Amino acid sequence: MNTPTWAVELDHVTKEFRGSVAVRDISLKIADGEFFSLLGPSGCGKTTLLRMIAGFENPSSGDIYIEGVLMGETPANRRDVNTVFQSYALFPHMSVAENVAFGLHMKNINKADIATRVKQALDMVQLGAFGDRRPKQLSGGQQQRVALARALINEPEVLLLDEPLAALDLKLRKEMQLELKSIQQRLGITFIFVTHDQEEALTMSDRIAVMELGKVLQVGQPTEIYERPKTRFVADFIGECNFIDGTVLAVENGAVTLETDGGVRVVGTGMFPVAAGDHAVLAVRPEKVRLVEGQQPQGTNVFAAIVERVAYIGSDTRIIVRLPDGSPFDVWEANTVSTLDPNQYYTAGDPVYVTWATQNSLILER
Ligand SMILES: Nc1ncnc2c1ncn2[C@@H]1O[C@H](COP(=O)(O)OP(=O)(O)OP(=O)(O)O)[C@@H](O)[C@H]1O
Repeated sequence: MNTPTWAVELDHVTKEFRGSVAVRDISLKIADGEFFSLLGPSGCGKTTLLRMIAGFENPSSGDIYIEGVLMGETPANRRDVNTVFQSYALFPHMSVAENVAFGLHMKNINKADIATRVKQALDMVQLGAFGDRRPKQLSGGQQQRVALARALINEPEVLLLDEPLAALDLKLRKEMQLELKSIQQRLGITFIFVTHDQEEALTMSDRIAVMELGKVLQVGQPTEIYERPKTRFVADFIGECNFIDGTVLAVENGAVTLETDGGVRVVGTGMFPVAAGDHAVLAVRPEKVRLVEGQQPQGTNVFAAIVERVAYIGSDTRIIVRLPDGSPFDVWEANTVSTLDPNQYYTAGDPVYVTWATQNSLILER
């Protein structure tokens, strides 16, 4: 039987810098052709992990395999990976084509082959007509594409990208997200992409590893990470979330009833194993909550509340209400009907009911 080969495999990898642990016992398997993101707040160890895969740092303990081969202390230039950084690091005195060709000149490849490959790489990033320009004659997005072409021309098995879009403005970043994804799909190269932008990770990735304090908290497809976060940190870091703390009263057919300190009862889906008496938290996303005016709706998870603030943001309206215990609660309503009538929206002081379906809320470890 063949053992499957992973593009990159991390086996209990730890990195310490003078006594402080930057990466803590991480094991991960990244498949060939996968778009895999490392997502987490600043300082959680994403870049350190990427630098160890690239060979710029060695693990303090644990092993890294690339295409099934143990890397040990193999230097960066002997690994079948290339890295694209946030700062494009282009040579300003060279033309775009010379920048892209640079790595091939170092490998003593003949001039005709280099010219062909440079053209292919620039066409791939839609800069075929820009080969003679200097980097400073290009926009930020175009410069980042040159950096990408320069990495892709080496035809690496694995491309490591460290916040490559962070310096671009929002609109350009969104365009580049789609473009990067389509290049990755076309070439079938494994991408390992570092970002602290959760929307970026959700948009582009096949799978995401969410990190905190040097550890991987959860690995999964974007839908799993968003819809079935395993911890409060993951739920909070990915998107917006309302949390209600309480003590477990009952667990029945996967539905968990929590009681808050104020005696209010809420019911959620129990992904996380809990028993009566445990402390836990109910998590519900703002877009999964409904506001009802007038008569009190029937059923579980219904609370009287007062509208505090209303923000119209075009695609939806974001409403903050106060629950009877004084805690704020976020509700997002999609603006599915086109209207200029301000009366369609809530105003501060309106009495409302907040409600959500049990299956749309999760019980998590507190
Ligand atoms: N060369 C180094 N020497 C000492 N400490 C380091 C070194 N490199 C990183 N660290 C520390 O390791 C931890 C993880 O840093 P790392 O750069 O990997 O985080 P990150 O998640 O990539 O953050 P950011 O998003 O801000 O780049 C941080 O506490 C950082 O200060």
